[in-house]
Amino acid sequence: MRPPKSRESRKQKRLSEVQEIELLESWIQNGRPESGSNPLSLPPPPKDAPVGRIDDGTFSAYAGSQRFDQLPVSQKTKDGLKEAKFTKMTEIQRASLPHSLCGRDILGAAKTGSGKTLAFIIPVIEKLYRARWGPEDGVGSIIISPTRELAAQLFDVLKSVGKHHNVSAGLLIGGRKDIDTEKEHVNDLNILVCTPGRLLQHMDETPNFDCSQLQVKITFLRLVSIYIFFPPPQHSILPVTSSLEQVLVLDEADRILDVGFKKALNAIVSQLPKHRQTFLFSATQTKSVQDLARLSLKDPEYLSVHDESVTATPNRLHQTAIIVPLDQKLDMLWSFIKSHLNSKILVFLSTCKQVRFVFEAFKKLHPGIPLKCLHGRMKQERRMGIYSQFCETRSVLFSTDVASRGLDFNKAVDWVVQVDCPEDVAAYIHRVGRTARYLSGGKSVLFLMPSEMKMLEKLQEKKIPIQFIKANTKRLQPVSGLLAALLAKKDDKKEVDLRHLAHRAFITYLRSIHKHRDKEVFDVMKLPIEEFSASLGLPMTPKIRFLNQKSKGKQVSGESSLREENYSKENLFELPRECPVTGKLEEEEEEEEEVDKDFLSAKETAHGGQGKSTEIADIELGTRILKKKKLKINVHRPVGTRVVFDDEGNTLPPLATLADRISGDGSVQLDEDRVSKRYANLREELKEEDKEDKLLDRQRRKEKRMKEKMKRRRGRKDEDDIEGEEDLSGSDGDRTNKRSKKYFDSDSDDAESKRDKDNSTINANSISLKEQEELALKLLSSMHS
Ligand SMILES: Nc1ncnc2c1ncn2[C@@H]1O[C@H](COP(=O)(O)OP(=O)(O)OP(=O)(O)O)[C@@H](O)[C@H]1O
Repeated sequence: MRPPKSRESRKQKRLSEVQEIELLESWIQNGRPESGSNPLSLPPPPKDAPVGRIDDGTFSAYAGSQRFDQLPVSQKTKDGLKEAKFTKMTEIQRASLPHSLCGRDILGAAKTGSGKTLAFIIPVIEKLYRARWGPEDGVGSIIISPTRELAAQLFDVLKSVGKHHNVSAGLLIGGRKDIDTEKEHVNDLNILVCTPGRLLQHMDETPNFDCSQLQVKITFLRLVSIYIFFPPPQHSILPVTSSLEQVLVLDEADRILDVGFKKALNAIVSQLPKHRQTFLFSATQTKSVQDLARLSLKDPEYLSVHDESVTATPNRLHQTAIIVPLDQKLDMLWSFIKSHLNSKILVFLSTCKQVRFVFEAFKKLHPGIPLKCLHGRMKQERRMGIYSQFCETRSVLFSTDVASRGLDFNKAVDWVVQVDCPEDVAAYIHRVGRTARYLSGGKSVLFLMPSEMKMLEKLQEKKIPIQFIKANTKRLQPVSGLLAALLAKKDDKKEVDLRHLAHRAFITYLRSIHKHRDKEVFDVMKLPIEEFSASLGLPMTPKIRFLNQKSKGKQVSGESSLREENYSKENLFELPRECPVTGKLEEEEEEEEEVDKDFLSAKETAHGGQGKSTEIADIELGTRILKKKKLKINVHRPVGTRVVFDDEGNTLPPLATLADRISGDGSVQLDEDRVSKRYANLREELKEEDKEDKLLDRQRRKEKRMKEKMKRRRGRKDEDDIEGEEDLSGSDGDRTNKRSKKYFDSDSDDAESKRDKDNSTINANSISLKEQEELALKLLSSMHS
């Protein structure tokens, strides 16, 4: 615990802060860059030039400076930056900070991984500092992020750069249970870093939650808003300079201004003060006048630092695209993972269900590298846990677009693999932007289906240098057979129901394509549906019924694998509507599953998805194969073939169990010793089986003999009965008959032993009878004699 400071030292500290603030204000005013100028074009100050107030009473120029310590920012911020090892500014920081520090609206655009976060974090902290905002002043600034992970990341940057400042900050994101505690403390915080939903919840529910006192920063897919309000709180000890004004910063501005976030943003903005300074940042910046009007921007400085660059993506990013048919995507992904076991790989798929299925299925196949998954339907603690684990370790992370924007994974991501095509060029830029950040390099690969080739053109038009490569199909390791085997396994209640997941993955993927507006690229009618289903390991192709009004009247192309007429409701043999795993009705699940809570929902709506509208494809699990006319032999499905697996779950060639991998190219060659040993074993096994067969045969013959014997005996007895009915009725003959009946009724092993016993009894009885007869004859003869 720090010793309490004396009154004198506190006063001293306050005075020096006031002096610093005065100096900063004067410095900022003095060196304001020309409105409309780009500080990057200004010459940098000489290396050893004095910084701040110069002897002659003037100030050093900060526009054009290259280091943080040359900026008019507080010593506390400089210390924080230095300790976090930030010394030289990046281009977007050099371009925007001189303008933002002197109170102008900013529209900042710069490539992914170029340091936009600091470009708005620094002005947020500095505004609060210069306003002398303290813990007792309440909420002064709000930072909103489209995703919880991004919010957490921004919060970390804020904590590290602002660690010497006397402001309180809180992370308010959805999925946390402690909302009541948050409500109690939210008004004590100076900076809120939050997701939009949580912020709106507080605006609606928290008593006395007052944003009119905010200095707000909103981060929505890199949309950040900072408000600094005037006049400052009355209890500020020192006079506040008149240069203070409200600031709004939007990070990932293009996304936050997207239709999907419209309602949330409007609701938030309506509760914030109108007079403000506004910053918008994104790698794919909006220039829409309408958007800017919604935010009441005043002559913003448009700073697009990489406009002249020949590429829209980082220079150190090596980008490739590869044609992969839908039904081979998982084979390709599996092969990719197996051949990059020492890399950190981020894999993008379209829907939560796909992410879950691929993750759960691949996990069971043990590829030899840790696997993780991230999507909006996971519990918050797990999401954050996965995010931090992926930051730390070499692994493969399967994710939806929830991880596509803003995230800066601590240890560099080596590869970004886009298994499913991004929805547009901007989404592509943000996804690949998770690698090759700041000064590091990175690689990306995009799987494109033949029907999606138009996307390649679109990317190239937007200055994205993608190299088109051909897949080496010889090295492709098919996985669909393994998946089929996994799905065929009996359901263990404790285990994840893979078949259900595969089914949902199938449905949600097709629906995401169906709902897409860009039919040039995304056309569900061009997809090989049955092959896709088989590639997921599904034993049958789930039936699909489109309720789409538009597609009802539409002619389905002859090439298409979809035949809507085959999906009429009367023909369907419907499965129970309740999901066996979640217990939810299928409609409920379908409704929820594509809503990637704080992210994808926006995208869906943006593309015309209207929740439970009639445009949504209604897809149901079928119990028969769809296509009646042509049945194709699917080479990926192990029909009637015995599949051999090794310990890791890989399929092996038929003779692999008898052979060793000898050749360098990985081909399998026979090992004579192992083969002869194997045959010797087989011979032994056959001999054993032969012995057993013979034994069985002997037993059968014995049984048969016994049957005949009994039959004969019964015959004799019947004759005896007819001859001497009075003597023997109800005697041994009857008993023997009963016993023999019992004997022939039984066919079990137990019965067999019983049968032996009974036989011995029968024999014993028959002998004693004979003896008795002999005895009787003897007696009679002796009597006669
Ligand atoms: N001036 C700097 N000096 C050194 N490293 C920096 C500097 N600025 C930012 N970085 C580092 O660069 C990386 C990328 O920064 P940041 O996350 O701010 O990028 P971004 O432009 O916001 O990317 P995206 O568009 O993907 O969100 C981070 O690891 C950050 O710590």
